Amino acid sequence: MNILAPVRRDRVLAELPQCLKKEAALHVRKDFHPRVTCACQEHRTGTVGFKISKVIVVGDLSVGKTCLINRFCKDTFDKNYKATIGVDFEMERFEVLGVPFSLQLWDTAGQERFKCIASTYYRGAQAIIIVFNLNDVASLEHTKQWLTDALKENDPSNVLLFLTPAQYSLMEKDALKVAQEIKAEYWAVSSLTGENVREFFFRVAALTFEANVLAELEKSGARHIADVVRINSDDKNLYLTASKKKATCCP
Ligand SMILES: Nc1nc2c(ncn2[C@@H]2O[C@H](COP(=O)(O)OP(=O)(O)OP(=O)(O)O)[C@@H](O)[C@H]2O)c(=O)[nH]1
Repeated sequence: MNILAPVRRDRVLAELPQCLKKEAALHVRKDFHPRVTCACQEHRTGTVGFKISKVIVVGDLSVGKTCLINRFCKDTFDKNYKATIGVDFEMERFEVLGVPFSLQLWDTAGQERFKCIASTYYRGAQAIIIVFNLNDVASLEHTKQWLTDALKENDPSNVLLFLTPAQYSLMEKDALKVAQEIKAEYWAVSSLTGENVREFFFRVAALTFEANVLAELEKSGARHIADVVRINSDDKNLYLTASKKKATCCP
């Protein structure tokens, strides 16, 4: 039985969404990694289509985490502040290059007294979105601490980082510098007007998808090579043939 909702038409990605600022981007390629495109065309994405990738949204209290998620998932905006108690989450289903892909967006509490509960949900994140308020310097300064806490529960080499001010102001230059320092992709968004929100989450989905497919290819490549070596460890030709085949179909 398929319990997942069908992918909405406006959640279909046929191309790689571009970064907002080239100077603070996870990568600036125009298209998906060629191996990813090729794997999708040849239906070799393994378990990626069945996986749910976890994205955590962290940051000081009242910086706009809940509003950001609600703007994207429900297209709503509430000007009244209601603190998140512990955590909450929304599921979003995408189709990327013809492959279904799901993101679980975890909204965590920024209030100190709920931090302890919220941090127990950090583990297993594939992307971390750090939100701050561009009108509040302290919330930008605290982004590094939020990152340190989130990375305690995750493998730093395996997560994608996004730094997102929820409201515009003149502090953008400082924010860009912080994004570069922590190697995060920078996205200025407005949950109030909806500006850049859709583009931002599409980018998160696309880059998380890309990382998943590349990891899957690595895994199946390693497994394939291990099998070949195990079956006939003396036959170097066989090993080379397998590698060459991989190289010709996927650059
Ligand atoms: N003008 C403007 N206000 C915003 C924006 N995003 C959020 N806000 C306001 O900021 C306040 C806090 O927003 P929330 O999304 O609840 O903040 P949060 O980070 O989830 O807060 P915690 O749950 O305490 O961690 C609310 O009053 C929102 O209306 C925005 O893009 N523009």
